[in-house]
Amino acid sequence: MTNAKISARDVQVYYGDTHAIKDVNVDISDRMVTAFIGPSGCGKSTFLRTLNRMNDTIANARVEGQILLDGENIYDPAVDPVQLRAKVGMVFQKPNPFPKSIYDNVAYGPRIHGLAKNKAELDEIVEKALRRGAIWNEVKDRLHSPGTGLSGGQQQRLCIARAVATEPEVLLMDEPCSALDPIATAQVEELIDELRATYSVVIVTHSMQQAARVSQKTAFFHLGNLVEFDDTTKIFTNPEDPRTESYISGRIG
Ligand SMILES: Nc1ncnc2c1ncn2[C@@H]1O[C@H](COP(=O)(O)OP(=O)(O)OP(=O)(O)O)[C@@H](O)[C@H]1O
Repeated sequence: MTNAKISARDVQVYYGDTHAIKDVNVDISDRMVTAFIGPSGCGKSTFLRTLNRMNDTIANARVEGQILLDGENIYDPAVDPVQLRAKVGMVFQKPNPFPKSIYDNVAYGPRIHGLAKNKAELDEIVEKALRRGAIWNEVKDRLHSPGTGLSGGQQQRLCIARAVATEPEVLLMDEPCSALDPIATAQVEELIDELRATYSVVIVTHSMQQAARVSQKTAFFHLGNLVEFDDTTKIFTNPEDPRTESYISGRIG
């Protein structure tokens, strides 16, 4: 497939003796939202974490195969995982702002990666990221208040702003709305739709409605296998595999 931002080639993940991801091959497009769906424990989060080497931080996890980002294998020993994660950012299930000010949460990545020459440039980066996170108007008058003092939905948008502040190319989101109420969920979903103009976005979700609303491509996982990957409309209206059909019609999962 052309236009792949990320290509997974023969990817396996093991936790000790548990074979959690089995021989996954997939091409993830640029400037599109790709949803990972499937029953609990099927390996969605595990596979998502292979895309920016977050499994490196899990003691007994072992990844085999290749993940190519613009054609370069991110598991090459020459790749620095910290630099990689600036390019492939991540937003987690539970909003996790640092115990710092709103400003310092967003400035953290740009500071460690030396993206600003001076305070004025850093201010500009922080404002741009907060605008992209669709939270600027709510926080512009209290940038030096703690990030942890925001509401759950605001904290999650702050975390998205923090993730985009390093100008990533890919944004990974692991159930980003599961701790949010319906209004905050709608705001984050709207934001995801805007972000795809700039980034390749990959979202793990338990909600099929959410996958249908926000994604253009959907991957259905089952027992560690990538069963089916196709246009979201096709997956939800006319899937090829009976396991996908069972899941979307609520018979498994
Ligand atoms: N740190 C770990 N150590 C050992 N096994 C793990 C670890 N993390 C996940 N697993 C196992 O790997 C498999 C896939 O888990 P994973 O969390 O990726 O699934 P998931 O589809 O994201 O599930 P959920 O929807 O419930 O979050 C499961 O069998 C799980 O028990």
